[in-house]
Amino acid sequence: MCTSIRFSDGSNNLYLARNLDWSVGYGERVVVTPTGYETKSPFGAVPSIQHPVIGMGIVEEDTPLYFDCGNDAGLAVAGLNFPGYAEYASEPIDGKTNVAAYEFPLWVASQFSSVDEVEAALGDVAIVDQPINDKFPSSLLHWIIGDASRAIVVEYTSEGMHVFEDDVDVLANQPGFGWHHENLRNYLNVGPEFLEDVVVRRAHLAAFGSGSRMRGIPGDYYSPSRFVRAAYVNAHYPEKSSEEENVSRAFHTLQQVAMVDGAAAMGSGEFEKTIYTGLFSGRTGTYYWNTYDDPAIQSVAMADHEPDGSKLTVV
Ligand SMILES: C[C@H](CCC(=O)NCCS(=O)(=O)O)[C@H]1CC[C@H]2[C@@H]3[C@H](O)C[C@@H]4C[C@H](O)CC[C@]4(C)[C@H]3C[C@H](O)[C@]12C
Repeated sequence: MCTSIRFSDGSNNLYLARNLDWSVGYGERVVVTPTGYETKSPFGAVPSIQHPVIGMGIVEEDTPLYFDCGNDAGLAVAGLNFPGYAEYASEPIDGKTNVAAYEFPLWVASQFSSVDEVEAALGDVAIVDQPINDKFPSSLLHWIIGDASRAIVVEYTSEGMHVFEDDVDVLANQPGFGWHHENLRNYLNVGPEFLEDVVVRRAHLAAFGSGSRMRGIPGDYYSPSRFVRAAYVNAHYPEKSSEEENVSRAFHTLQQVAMVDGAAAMGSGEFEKTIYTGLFSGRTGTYYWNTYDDPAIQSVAMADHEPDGSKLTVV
């Protein structure tokens, strides 16, 4: 499973972070796509790179396949599994901007500078089931797209394109965003306050300590539970000003929904774990990440890898 969050530092800078939960990695690395890179977009949705992009992904057929990424304008996107709901157009649709499912994150981050711009463009978009090659069939995903001021969620189903205002700045997996948002109404009782003593007949009962009003927040790894837990922590985290504090915020928040080996099996019988946690900082154009086996946070700044060059950089 995966979970993603968005927040800002209060000075108009975006932070968008995600956990990638799966049983194995795909050999993913940090990839920089510079403005001079010649694109190979199957239906021409990405004719050229307007904004340099940095994020986590793989390169196949000299094409960056991003799992999550951001750009120099402070716009970022992450793809999370959505099987059972996602259904792409089987062929390109006449008159639409046809975006192959695998290039959706690149389309967002290389063509636009704000969520408002992406949202306006989405009205004419068809997401097409056009795999990059036979080795990698299209993944069934939905996406969170964020900038310094807001986030949206994009779901493409048998009924076509749905764009949701993500006013809680969180995404997890199935079911759809609308369901998760409604489900938050089950948790209006929870909060960070310290509970006053309660009198029960002649007994004065005091809380054991802090956290008593958090009881009821689900602690398991199920997608609806991760959504609620991430929404709670992201909503109550105090606004922070420095880059270091915000990097710490992202990793601490996503640690709350990280998956540990052996605890939750997928349909295949393999256990899911948090393969990596990744963060895009719009403030510095830096991608931060750590992995299941190496919790030390590493980082790569887009500016250090020729954002106006012509070749993909794989770090
Ligand atoms: C498996 C990843 C999603 C993790 C997740 O959400 N798991 C949920 C588990 S569950 O169902 O809810 O149980 C997704 C996210 C991004 C995906 C990758 C990106 O879309 C980029 C390419 C796209 C190609 O079409 C397929 C390979 C691929 C390299 C994808 C492999 C895989 O589907 C990834 C890595």
